[in-house]
Order: sequence, then C-alpha cells, then structure tokens
Amino acid sequence: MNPRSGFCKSNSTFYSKRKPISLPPYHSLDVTTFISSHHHHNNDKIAFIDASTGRRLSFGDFWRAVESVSICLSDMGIRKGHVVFLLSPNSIFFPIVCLSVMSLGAIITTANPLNTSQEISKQIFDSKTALIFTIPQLLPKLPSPESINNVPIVLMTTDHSSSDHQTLEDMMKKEPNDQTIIVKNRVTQNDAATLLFSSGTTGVSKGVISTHGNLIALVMGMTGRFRTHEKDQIYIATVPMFHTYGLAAFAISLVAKGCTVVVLPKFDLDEMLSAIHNFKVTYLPLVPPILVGLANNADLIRKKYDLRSLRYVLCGGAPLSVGVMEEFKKKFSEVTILQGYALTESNGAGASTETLEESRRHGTAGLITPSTEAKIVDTETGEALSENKTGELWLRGPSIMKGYFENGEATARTLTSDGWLKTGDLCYIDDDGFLFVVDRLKELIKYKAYQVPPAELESLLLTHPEIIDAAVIPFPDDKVGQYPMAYLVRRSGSSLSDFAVIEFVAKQVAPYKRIRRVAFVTSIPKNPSGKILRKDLIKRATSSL
Ligand SMILES: CC(C)(COP(=O)(O)OP(=O)(O)OC[C@H]1O[C@@H](n2cnc3c(N)ncnc32)[C@H](O)[C@@H]1OP(=O)(O)O)[C@@H](O)C(=O)NCCC(=O)NCCSC(=O)/C=C/c1ccc(O)cc1
Repeated sequence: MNPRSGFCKSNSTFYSKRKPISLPPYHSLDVTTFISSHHHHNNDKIAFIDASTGRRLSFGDFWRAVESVSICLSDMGIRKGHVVFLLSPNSIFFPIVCLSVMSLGAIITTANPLNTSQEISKQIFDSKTALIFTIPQLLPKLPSPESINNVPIVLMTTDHSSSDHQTLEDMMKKEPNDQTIIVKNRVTQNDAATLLFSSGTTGVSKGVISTHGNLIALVMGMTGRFRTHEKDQIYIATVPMFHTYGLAAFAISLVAKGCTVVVLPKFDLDEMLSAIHNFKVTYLPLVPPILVGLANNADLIRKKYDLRSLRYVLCGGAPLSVGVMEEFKKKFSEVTILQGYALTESNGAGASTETLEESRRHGTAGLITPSTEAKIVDTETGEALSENKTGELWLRGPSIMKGYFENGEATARTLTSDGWLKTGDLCYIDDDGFLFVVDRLKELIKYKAYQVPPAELESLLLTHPEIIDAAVIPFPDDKVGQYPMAYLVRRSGSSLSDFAVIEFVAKQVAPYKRIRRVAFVTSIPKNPSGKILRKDLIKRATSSL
C-alpha cells in the first residue's frame, strides 16, 4: 500500500488514512444502549437547549426521558421490527423519540414536514407505520385515522388541551417502578434501526435500511469530524434532523459524545445568528445555501451580532464551490471551514476535512472516513483506477446501509455482493489520499441540499393530459445550488403554458421539489434503449448562461 495516498495496487483499493475505529464485538447490542454506555456522562451537563424557549435538558433529564418513553412505547405494544414515523421540525424532543424507539428494536422513519399530505400518506402506507409522533400543527397533513387502521398518534407538545392524543411530555413523566416491565426482544447489531428516504442513484425515493451496527460505526467515526475531543464545544442544530446529516450529528453522535447542542426549530438566518451569539456556539454544521447567505451578508451580520465564539463551520449535504468557500474565508477569517461528504446510504461514511490544514486543499471533500475503503471505478470498463483518475466512487465499511426497503432490484443495483456501495458520484483521489467530487452520475437534483428525484417529477408530469413526454434536469443556481427544470413535449395542438405546468406540479409536491423552469421541445433526446440523455439536456439548458 502507498502510505501517502492509501492506494493498494494489488486490489486497486484506497484505504482510509485516518485512525481505524474499534467496533464493539458484542452481537446483541442496540444503538441506544451503546450510546448511553459510550461515555461517562456528567448527568448535570446540558445536552440540549431549545433556542426559542430557552428550555434546557441535562443529560440526566435526557436519559430519564428516553427510559420513560421506552416504557410507554413498550406498554403500547411497540416491538422489535415495528416502524415508528416521526414527523416533526427540529426540537429537543426529536432525539428522545429516536433513541427510545431504537432501544426497543423498533425502526424510526422520518419525513420533511414540508412534504404534502399525499407524500406523507404514501410513506405511512409503504413503511407500514405502527405509531406516529408529530406536532399538533402537522396533524392536518396525516391521513384520516380510519384509512390507517387508527394507528396511535403521540403529540410532541406541552399543550394538553389541544386534542385527545397522548403527549410526549406525559410519556416523559412515566416513572419506572418495581412492576415496570419493558418487553424488549433481543436486538442485534444486524437489525434495522432507521428507515430514511433517499433517491439513490436513479428512480424515485427509496427507504434506506440502516442497522444498529451501522449507527454504532457512525458514532465511532464522527469524533474527528465534529472535533468532539476539544473541550467546551457548543453545537447548533439548524440543519434538519429528519435527514441523515442532522440525525447522525444531533440525535446520535453528539449525544454519544456528551456534547451540548442548541436546537433551532427551523432555519432562519437571524435566529441562527442570535442563538450563536446568545449561547456562545462554537461549531455550526450547515449546508452550502447557508454559507452563501453568511458570505453575502457578512458586513451586516458582523455589525449586528457578536460571533466571536464561532470556531468551526462544517459544510455538507451538497457540493460547495471554491468561490463561495473563498468568499466566506475572506469575510470570516477566524472561522475554520470543514467539509463533509456522505450519503444517506453510507451513514456518515465518505470523506471529511478535520483541520484548517486539510481544508486548505482547494475543492477537496477530505480524507476517506475511518475504517472505510474506497474504489474509483471506470464507468465504461468497470476497472478500478489508481490515484488522480476519475471514475465512480464505491465505498465499503461498517456503516454502509443494509439495503433498500422492499426493493431488491434497487439494492442489487446499488450494493455489490461483496459489500461495495456505488455512490453515483464521479470522483478522484489525489496523491495524498484526498477525495475530490467532480460530478454526479446519479439522476438527482439538490435544491438547498434537499434531494429531488427527477423520475418522481417526470411521472407526475406525464399524468397531465396535455404532456406526452417529459424530462427533468438540475438547473444551476448560485443561491439554491440547483433547481428542477422540465423539458416537455406537448400533445399536438396544445398551447399549455410554462406557468400552467409550474402550477400543476406546485399543487402536488413539497415546495423544494417544485419545477421552476420549463422548456417545450418536439422530442426528448434518448439513447437506443430509451434512457433520457440528461447530460445533453443539461448542456442545452446551460449553454446560454
Ligand atoms: C436551511 C435551508 C438550506 C434553507 O431553508 P429555507 O430557505 O427556510 O427553506 P426551506 O427548505 O425550509 O423551505 C423550502 C421552501 O418551502 C417554503 N416553505 C417553508 N415553510 C412552508 C410552509 N409551512 N408551507 C409552504 N411552504 C413553505 C419556503 O418558503 C421555501 O420556498 P422557496 O423559497 O420557494 O424555496 C434548508 O433548505 C435546509 O435545511 N436544507 C438542508 C437539507 C439537508 O439537510 N440536506 C442534507 C441531506 S443528507 C446528506 O446529504 C448527508 C450529508 C452529510 C454530510 C456530512 C456528514 O458528516 C454527514 C452527512
């Protein structure tokens, strides 16, 4: 093996240069037990602060709440393998629900509260949800109780008068006593723990099954990325916990490391900056659009807020342009930008920069994460390539998902029989082992770092009586990254307008999935087997920019 790049010639594999993690050897172990025993927590230390109300939960409060909620869930009949749906914006209660559910071997599934009723109902049906946690404001988005077999609903609210549903606050008050029995089936590291949705490399959104073992590996691999070894670090949760990035960071890893997290219910630039100022936040995980917002308004921000506490921002979720990074560095020279690259399917595995020195390497996503192997595979020949050559990135390691939920075909397309995850990203690894993401092979649009699968919008467009063919592509934009653009073939004689198309889609999808640009064409370019030639359309759309 070449110690400089990590590349091993004999099997064409890149090995991580980071210190390997040592995983717990016990087969019977759930992630909640692992996290609760991972550190000798100081019970009085603050685990979570609600930035809007100032409410604080100490680690003692937190673990008592997890135990109480687990008892209540067990009393309600929740068992290993049941799916529990959590539909909520960020809150200090989000991690409590996740860890309680997983402690029983039940599986947590999440969704973006911006999703439409239709999208939410589909997830509830597809995942065979056994129980729902949500907030009162989102109740109208749920399907009627009869249509979902009266699945029990628990409200995450302090207001008891709002309805006749049970509340999380009541569950959190449950005191264990001599008669308390938690029915807990044996949970192994190989059992499913989370079911998060991702578009994968192609097609519509799919449920990603991650195991307890995957999440345990995730916790072990996160130390360097979050610099949890540095004393008195205070983190702020503004990226959503319903996606892998926020969930892995705030509901799992940082709890395990005994760190303090300030939680914002929703992203708002001013509220985020006030919270950084008020709570002396040191570490801000974010996505590129937030970095753009900070860089563009730096002078105003500096006048209004004291951000001297802030030492690190971690940028992940979507590609960060070198230009934006430079602009940010100029304006906030005392803040170190760290980069993180990972997928829902990889549970934190991918690459990261962990120091200022590493971040100085222009455009890199960082070194391969600990105990993870990488291959760069030529997309034409299937040959595994060496340093500085571009191909599809494949990853293998203890945090790679088990597969897609009830979708053997997509699983077989994405995971090889010997455990490699095909990421759908075109990358190269340089002489020093740094990963560079060059382009995306997978059919995916990233709007504000939210995934939008083109196939989902294409099939929706084809339900319009005046549209006979459709292709959806990413259109580049400085502020949001990319937005969905549609190329459409109209039925002959139709005078359907772009505005009407935009409205038609907007009514049926979450705001981040909206079509924001339309072009009419006489035919959609396809290869002989009928696959849309997206690259041609992207070239065409961007040629006039
Ligand atoms: C903070 C963002 C960037 C911006 O927020 P925003 O500007 O308030 O926009 P929203 O996204 O909340 O709202 C979207 C739209 O919905 C609208 N909206 C708002 N609330 C409403 C309403 N109640 N009704 C109806 N319309 C509404 C809102 O106006 C807006 O419309 P538009 O202006 O047309 O875009 C937000 O989009 C955001 O959090 N994005 C992050 C997504 C994210 O977490 N992605 C990560 C995926 S996972 C991944 O890639 C893994 C990476 C990873 C990396 C490193 C690691 O170590 C590990 C993992």
